[in-house]
Amino acid sequence: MEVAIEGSPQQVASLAADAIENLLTSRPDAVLGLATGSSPIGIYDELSRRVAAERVSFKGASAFTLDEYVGLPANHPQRYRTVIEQVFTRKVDIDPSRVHGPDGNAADLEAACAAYEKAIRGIGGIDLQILGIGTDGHIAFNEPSSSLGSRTRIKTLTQQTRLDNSRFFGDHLDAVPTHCLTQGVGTILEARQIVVVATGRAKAEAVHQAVEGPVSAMWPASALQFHPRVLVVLDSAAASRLQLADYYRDVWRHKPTWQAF
Ligand SMILES: N[C@@H]1[C@@H](O)[C@H](O)[C@@H](COP(=O)(O)O)O[C@@H]1O
Repeated sequence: MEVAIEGSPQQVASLAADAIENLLTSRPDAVLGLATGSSPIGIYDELSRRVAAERVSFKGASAFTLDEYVGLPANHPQRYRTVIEQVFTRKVDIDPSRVHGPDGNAADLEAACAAYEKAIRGIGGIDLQILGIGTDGHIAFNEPSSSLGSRTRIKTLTQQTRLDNSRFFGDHLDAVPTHCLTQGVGTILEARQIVVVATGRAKAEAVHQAVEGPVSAMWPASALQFHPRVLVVLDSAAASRLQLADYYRDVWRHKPTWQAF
């Protein structure tokens, strides 16, 4: 795991955007894994600026989102399908027909999960997955106690996650769905490259557990320790609980150019 500690959320976004730009430069038809939540917004804004400046293009790229609420009507603004369109895909030059997400309104939700796994496998897997992290260490919607080998499936959201996300539903907890479809931890670990972004003190404990804690289903993000190519990009607040923060800063400062992520 590589840990980059930046001075500001803008720098976090810019460094994470660099990883995506580098990938698209070498592989214009890359398959991206997109995350919702507030953490990646800065990356998406930065990437849309780079598209406008013709520095990067998503014309040949495809994308898969991580998760979706169950049962939100098609026109609901918090449906992740809609959110990702608003915050990212409509701002860049990606072909909308190449942006995929699990169908939280399917009549047969289990079949929708299986179809999603098949679609990811069919395209040859995800080249680069962008991830945020929940305050309880969840990735996508893999809540604490999720199987570390799990695949795309139906999950029940914890009270903590519903509380955290109620800010997107006018602070009405009751409006936050109770269930979701989410890529599993095992699905996420198959991405060839993973970029995790976290900012703010509220994420500091989850980041510490993910990077330095024992691997445990109680902190699903800790399973990322098994992945050979993870970059964790943090601001100083999110890094404030890391025991080896000085070491990570040192490693990053003296990173040989051949060792580019
Ligand atoms: N399902 C999403 C996750 O993909 C996201 O990473 C996380 C953190 O969200 P935020 O970035 O808004 O803190 O929680 C949400 O519930």
